[in-house]
Amino acid sequence: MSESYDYLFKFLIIGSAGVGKSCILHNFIENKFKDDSSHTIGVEFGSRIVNVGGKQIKLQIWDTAGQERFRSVTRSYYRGAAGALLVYDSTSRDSFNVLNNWLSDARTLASPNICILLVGNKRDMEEARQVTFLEASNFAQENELIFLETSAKSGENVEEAFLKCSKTILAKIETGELDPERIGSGIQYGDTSMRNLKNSQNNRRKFDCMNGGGCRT
Ligand SMILES: Nc1nc2c(ncn2[C@@H]2O[C@H](COP(=O)(O)OP(=O)(O)OP(=O)(O)O)[C@@H](O)[C@H]2O)c(=O)[nH]1
Repeated sequence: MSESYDYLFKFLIIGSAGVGKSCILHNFIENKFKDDSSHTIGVEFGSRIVNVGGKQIKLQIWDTAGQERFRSVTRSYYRGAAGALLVYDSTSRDSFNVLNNWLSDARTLASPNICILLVGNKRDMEEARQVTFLEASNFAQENELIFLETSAKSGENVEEAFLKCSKTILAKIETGELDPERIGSGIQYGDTSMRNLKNSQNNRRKFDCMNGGGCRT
C-alpha cells in the first residue's frame, strides 16, 4: 500500500545515555513502553505519519546512541535534520548539566534552522526528581527551545512532543521562514504536496493565459 503524505520531516532524538530516547521513540511508534530497553548501538530508526493542522506529515526519526563511544557515528546523522528532541532525565542532574554540549552539536551540525524541543523524561518518577520543572523551563527560555516533560512509561506528552515540534516546522514553512527546497532543510515534499504544487502552477498558467499574460508551457 503506498503512503500518501504532504511533507516528510527528518527528526533526531539526542541526549545522554539512559535518559529514555529509545523508549520515547518506541512509545511514539508502538504506543507502548519498552521495559527491556538496552543501550542503542549507533542509531536506530522509526517512522510514522501524523496529522498536523490537516496536513499529513511523515516523521522520519533517528534515535541516536547517547554513549560517548558512538559520538562520531551519531554526529554524522545530524546533517539535514529539521527537528530534534533533546532529551534529559528529570531524575538525573548529570544528564541536565551536559545539555549545552548536545545543544551546540545540534546547532552546528544540523540545519541552522533546526527546531529543538527540550524533553525532561521520566516524569512518572516524581520521588526521584533532581531537576525542577522551573529550572528546565528557564534553561529552555534562555536557549530558545520549546519545553515539555514526558514519561515514556505512561506515554504522557510523548505524542505531544513530536506534534509540537512538527507544528512549529510547518508554521515556519507556511510563513516562508523555512524553505523545504533548500538543500539540507530536512524537509521533503510528499506526493500530496507535489500534486497541490503542480495544480497551483497549472492554475497560475491558466490565469496568466486568461489575462493575456501569454501562455508558457
Ligand atoms: N520510569 C521510567 N523509566 C524510563 C522512562 N524512559 C525510559 N526509562 C528506562 O530508562 C532506561 C533507559 O532507557 P532507554 O530508552 O534505553 O535510554 P536511551 O536514552 O535510549 O539510552 P542510550 O541508547 O544508551 O542512549 C531503561 O531501563 C528504561 O526502561 C520513563 O519515562 N520512566
